[in-house]
Amino acid sequence: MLMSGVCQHHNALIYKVITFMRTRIKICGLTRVADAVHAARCGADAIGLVFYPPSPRHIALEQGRTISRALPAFVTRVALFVDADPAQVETVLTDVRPDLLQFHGDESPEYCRQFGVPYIKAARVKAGLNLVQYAALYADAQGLLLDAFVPGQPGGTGLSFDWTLIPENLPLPLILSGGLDPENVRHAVQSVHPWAVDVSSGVETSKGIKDAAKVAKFIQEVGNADR
Ligand SMILES: O=C(O)c1ccccc1N[C@@H]1O[C@H](COP(=O)(O)O)[C@@H](O)[C@H]1O
Repeated sequence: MLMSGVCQHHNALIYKVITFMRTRIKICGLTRVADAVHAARCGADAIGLVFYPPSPRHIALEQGRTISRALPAFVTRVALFVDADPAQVETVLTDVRPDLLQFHGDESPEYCRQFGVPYIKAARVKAGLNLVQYAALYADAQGLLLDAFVPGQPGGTGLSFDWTLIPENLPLPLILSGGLDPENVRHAVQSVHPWAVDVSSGVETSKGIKDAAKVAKFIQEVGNADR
């Protein structure tokens, strides 16, 4: 049962209790090399690069390549898209060489699979959305990222959602996002027991500009929650 893929979210909680497993951390929406390197040095497991032109955190290909190359080994480079033209995804794959794709829009399972690259799928949580069924559709994803539902804004809103809507029997590793910050992330980890947390707005001074002290504190607080 522990290793089965049936109940990944619940299994994460059991592993945390018996093995002191730590919660993984993704810092998203990096636009500057120094911010990305700082996050990695503080202990971030993954760095998110936004390739969604309407976002204030959107970066050009060249900047994505520069940030990606500046990162040390064993930090996962994640490229984020929202309902992008597949040709744009292919261009980022060729030029930036991310390790993981994050699809944050209404992409179908077939769309997500077509690139043959590991991906995570975001779901924007609202009452009535069956998250177990949703996760089952994306069974080959590396994780299900849960974010707040804000009409007209696909993500990076700085708003959280009702965590009681998260079922225990999610069949994918749970990545919790939406309105997390250094002040609330400890409570979030201890309440939800996600595989990973993801933050953008909550560690910024302004959109796309990360606050070094907030990034450090956020990562420290996740560690405090795990202990
Ligand atoms: O960061 C963005 O600008 C963004 C734009 C479009 C879709 C997703 C985006 N970011 C993701 O949004 C969530 C929550 O962010 P926040 O911490 O509430 O600001 C997170 O998963 C980011 O990866």
